[in-house]
Amino acid sequence: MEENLAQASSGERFFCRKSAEVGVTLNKVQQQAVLQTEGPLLLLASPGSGKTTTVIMRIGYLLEEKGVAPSRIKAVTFSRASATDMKERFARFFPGLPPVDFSTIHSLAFEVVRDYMWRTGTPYRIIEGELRPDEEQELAGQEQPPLHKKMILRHLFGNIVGGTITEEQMDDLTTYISLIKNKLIRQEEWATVPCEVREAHSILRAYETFKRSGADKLLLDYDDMLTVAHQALETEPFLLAKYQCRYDYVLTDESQDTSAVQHAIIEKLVRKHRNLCVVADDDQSIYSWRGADPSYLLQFGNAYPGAKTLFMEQNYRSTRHIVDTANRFIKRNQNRYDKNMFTHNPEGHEVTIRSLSSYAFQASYLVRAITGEEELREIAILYRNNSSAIGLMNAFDRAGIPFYMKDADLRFFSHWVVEDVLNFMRMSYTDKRPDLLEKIHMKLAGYITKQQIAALKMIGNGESVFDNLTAHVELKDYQHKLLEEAKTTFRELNTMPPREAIRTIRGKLGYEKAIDRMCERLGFRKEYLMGILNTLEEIAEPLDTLEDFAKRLKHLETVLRQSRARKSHNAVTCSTFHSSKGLEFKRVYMIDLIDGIIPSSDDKDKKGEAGSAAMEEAVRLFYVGMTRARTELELITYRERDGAKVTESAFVTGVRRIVNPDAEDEEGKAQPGAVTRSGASGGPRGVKPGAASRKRSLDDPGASNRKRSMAGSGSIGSAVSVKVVKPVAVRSPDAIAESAALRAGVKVKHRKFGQGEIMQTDGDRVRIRFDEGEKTLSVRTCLEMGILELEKK
Ligand SMILES: Nc1ncnc2c1ncn2[C@@H]1O[C@H](COP(=O)(O)OP(=O)(O)OP(=O)(O)O)[C@@H](O)[C@H]1O
Repeated sequence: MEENLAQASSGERFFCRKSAEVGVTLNKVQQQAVLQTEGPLLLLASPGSGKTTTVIMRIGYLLEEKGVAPSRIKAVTFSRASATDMKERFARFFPGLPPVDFSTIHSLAFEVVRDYMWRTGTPYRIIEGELRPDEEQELAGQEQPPLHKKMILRHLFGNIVGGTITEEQMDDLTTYISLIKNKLIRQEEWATVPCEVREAHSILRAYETFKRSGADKLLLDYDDMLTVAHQALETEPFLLAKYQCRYDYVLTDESQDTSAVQHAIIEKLVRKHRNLCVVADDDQSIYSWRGADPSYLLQFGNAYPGAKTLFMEQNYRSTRHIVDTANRFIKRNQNRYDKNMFTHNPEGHEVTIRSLSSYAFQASYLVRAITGEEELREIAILYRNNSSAIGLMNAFDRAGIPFYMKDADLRFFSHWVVEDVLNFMRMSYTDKRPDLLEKIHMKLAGYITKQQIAALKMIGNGESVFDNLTAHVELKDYQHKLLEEAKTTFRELNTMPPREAIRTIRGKLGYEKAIDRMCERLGFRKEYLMGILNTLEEIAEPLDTLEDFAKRLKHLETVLRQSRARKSHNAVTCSTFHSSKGLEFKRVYMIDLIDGIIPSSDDKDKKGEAGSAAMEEAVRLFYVGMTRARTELELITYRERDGAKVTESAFVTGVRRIVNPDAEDEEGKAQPGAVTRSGASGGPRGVKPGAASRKRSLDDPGASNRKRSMAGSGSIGSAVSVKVVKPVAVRSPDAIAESAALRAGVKVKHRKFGQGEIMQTDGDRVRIRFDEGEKTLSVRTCLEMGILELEKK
């Protein structure tokens, strides 16, 4: 009792002092979390609920009020970046105090491993680290695999499956291995864990053997750090005692993404004193595909009987509309702690749902929505897959909008599909190079075998490869006609605009059929490969020549590389949902919200328990995206992509139903270009908006998402009211709407490029001379977006 009182008063003093010093007054639950220093504590923190603030205050309290030495406290962070972030924040809050030990679980595990290896006299070597693509290429040619994880796996794949492992297969394989290690799955069960790579379990078995016996030292990868540390703490009582005695207070952050082996290490570490604070949000667990185990949190009391659980539900980040909508959205999941995120922040803008008629308008819509904004660092565009980034950056680069690509994936530009397309194009300049044909011979209509290529290479008369094949190499009957046609098509290809050229490669030259065959034979994901081809077409669309296309690809690669360095610049952030965790922006656009992307086709293909777990994780991922926005959140979907109909994401439909539960049936049909906005508590209760005013057809995807008049407002249920608005189109009444008006000699005004004169129109392309030079634009886009006006005389 006395101790409690003393603690309360020391707590009060501490909170008052810190409130004056750093200007943050902790709320009641946050204060409890700070004061509850002894015994196990599960701190369930909603997004933006100030968990980092609380964690830092808790550590400060232990040091300043309880007199704990900094070296007795261990804070385990999710990544090195969050360790740095915490250190910095801690230094700001407690400038006079020495730092405590903030580091990742891997770094803790590595310490244990080092210790263990030293004690047992085992020489070892770490086999991870970034390899440049050229380094990888170079090393790949060697007979013995260099002692690097990827190179060893590449080598084993070649031996066991045959052929060369692709980048995606390497990703799949390393994820599979991580999952197995992190979940501590026994070898007998490896074959039951699904992996897209054939014989993954056999490769893993060979990999484990190689690491133990393939070199003069024991080889360890990052996953091994965890399993070996876990094993060492299990079998070496001396080591266990040493680490158990090292810390009196342990704290783990982002614990929803902690895996079974990581939990097991922490359990061992705190077994004696049980002073463990686990900070987590089960609703933000998005890494179960690589071994994170959110179910552990749901059974926290089993691992730590008597543990206390606190819910930090007050969101300080976002406006009420966003918080209420996200809070209701996440409740569609079953396996979770039932939390109720709330905020005292102002109501703010409603959540916007924008349904475009086609994917083709998405990037240009974003460009228009962002052009003219000054605080670009306050804007984020979030997507499920990295593949969304390339088309986007193409559009931003053209529009001159600076962007920062978080975790930019440069591999697009060296992907074999991109290389193939460029090789097809190179063949159109000369058909006299057998070495070029050799690169694509099996991907061409007329399928030229390896033997035929070998025979061709023997000829060396410098003539057309097609002529030489027909005249000097033994061919199947059907090949003669196909190769003759290919020869003509390659010649025509050279003068085609690049988009048409890509379509010809895909169709007439047989590349898509070849991809089909490879997908069947090698288990590649067709959707993904077609996506690359579609992106290439998108890049090629406004370009005139194949040379322009090759240059543009090089340029974009450079731009992407440079964009990684723009982190602290005033630039729009483009990020996957995964990488956006922990970040916040004033305005957030979530894009490509269609069925098959989020939830992904993979999520949907899973059946039974695995299926519902995948679906719940997809919901959490969407929730992570939504909760990054401080004041403006816009969800973007569309109804057509690359000529095929697509369906909006069920999650968008879910949000729409939250926004407007009244109009479910109508909403299910998703009106073209419709804009729906959600509201939050605070509107007049019990007033239902008229169905007619709830949504509006908006086939002008450029309509401003912020300048809108309210057409109806009301409140449904107890938590969320609805405001649905009429969009005010910003399309100019003078905008050219008919293609007939686009004739050579006509003077026009472009929104961005200013005055210009039409030089030529050709199908969908219109070439215009502006002050800053000639541009070739898409007629369709100009008309649909209302970008061009007739210049007034
Ligand atoms: N009690 C409080 N009063 C006022 N502002 C607060 C309080 N607690 C936290 N904040 C503010 O809320 C914002 C979010 O806090 P913080 O970054 O600590 O959240 P978080 O929970 O770590 O976020 P997330 O996990 O979603 O990334 C910060 O600007 C912080 O200063």
